[in-house]
Amino acid sequence: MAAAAIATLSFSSVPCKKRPRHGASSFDAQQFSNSSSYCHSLTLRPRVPRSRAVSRVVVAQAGSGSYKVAILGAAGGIGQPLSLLAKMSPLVSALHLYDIANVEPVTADLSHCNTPAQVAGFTGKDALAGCLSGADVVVIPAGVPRKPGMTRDDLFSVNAGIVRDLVAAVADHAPGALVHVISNPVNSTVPIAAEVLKQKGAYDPRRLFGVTTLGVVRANAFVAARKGLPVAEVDVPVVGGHAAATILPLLSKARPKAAFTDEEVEELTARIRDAGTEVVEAKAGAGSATLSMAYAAARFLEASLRGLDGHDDVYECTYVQSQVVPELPFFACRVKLGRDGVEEVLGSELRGLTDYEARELEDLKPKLKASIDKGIAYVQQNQEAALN
Ligand SMILES: NC(=O)c1ccc[n+]([C@@H]2O[C@H](COP(=O)([O-])OP(=O)(O)OC[C@H]3O[C@@H](n4cnc5c(N)ncnc54)[C@H](O)[C@@H]3O)[C@@H](O)[C@H]2O)c1
Ligand SMILES: O=C(O)C[C@H](O)C(=O)O
Repeated sequence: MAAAAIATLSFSSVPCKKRPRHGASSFDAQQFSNSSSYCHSLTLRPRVPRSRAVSRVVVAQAGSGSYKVAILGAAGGIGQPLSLLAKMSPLVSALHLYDIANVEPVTADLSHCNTPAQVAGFTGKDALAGCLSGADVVVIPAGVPRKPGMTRDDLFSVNAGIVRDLVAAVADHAPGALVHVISNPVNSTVPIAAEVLKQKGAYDPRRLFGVTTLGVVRANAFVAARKGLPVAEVDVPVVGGHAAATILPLLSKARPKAAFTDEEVEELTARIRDAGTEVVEAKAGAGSATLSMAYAAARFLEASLRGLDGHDDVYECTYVQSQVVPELPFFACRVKLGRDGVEEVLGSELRGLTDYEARELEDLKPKLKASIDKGIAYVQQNQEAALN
């Protein structure tokens, strides 16, 4: 295998020798597991084992590590910091930034960072083909964010059409790409994306993801703080969907194993579910989570790229087509990521739930189902309207 310069971003501060079994899959610099130092959050320099610090060259564990990533909505609140984090990834060789406005200055600015990814900017519908052509992963944070008092579903009327049109372009110009949908309401925009891809004959359920990583990131942070645990060692699966009560952290499955009182479970669950609203209210009309979301999206991007690159240890919670809950065609749970996207949907964490978790799971089913159906109906009805 050819030697490759590897600058590894760390999105956790897992002590390299002590990663959780199914832990944060991507940014914990595991090829440097002989390092005794802690992997600090999001290092800005190449992470190298001390013994190799002079040459800064290590042998890659898998693959060639060279992928093209397109970000649609790249000039927005999430898009900009996400683009920066993607520019820092050693697995990204080309970074295509698309937005309907303001993409030029972002591209000029980012292209001055001395990391390998080549940055190019694209704006206007006619530029989408060039932006998407050959993309391995397309990340979509395009769309409007919430203001105080709104639910995520209130964004449907604007964002449904944005996601539909962008995914149609992905089907035309990057049909084999992994598609990461960030735009809310994720519970509905992912089914919208699936329907559009189906209509275009480009649907592969292994390649379509709703990005729910922010729920996991928050759950890990809040549980670590509450229990006094090293944050990078904490791994809480968050299942269901990405809105209010459809967000279900499985605290009984958290690692390391921790004891929670009933009150703690209820408080933590409520905090994790309401965390998006907490940020929306703090921003007081100026949008929703952007920095933590960019961090979460970059973690999920890096996980996907490591999967594409042939690493065999990549697990993340994400909202995908699945049968783990038979009445819900889309459900967020832990999946194994590989060379073709989802390699396996792991439903095992839904077994042996506490009474509280089992009740909450039952409670979320009709809510999530309604959001899924709304997304599917949107595409089907618009298709019928277009034919009539
Ligand atoms: N999945 C999650 O966990 C999560 C977390 C936070 C925010 N979000 C969602 O992400 C979306 C974006 O949030 P934000 O804070 O970045 O908003 P923002 O308004 O700051 O940025 C959105 C960007 O999308 C662009 N855009 C709009 N229509 C477009 C189109 N047709 N093609 C390309 N670009 C287009 C805008 O020009 C803007 O630059 C919102 O829907 C928000 O609710 C999701
Ligand atoms: O809360 C929002 O509207 C944005 C996002 O879904 C979040 O969880 O922060």
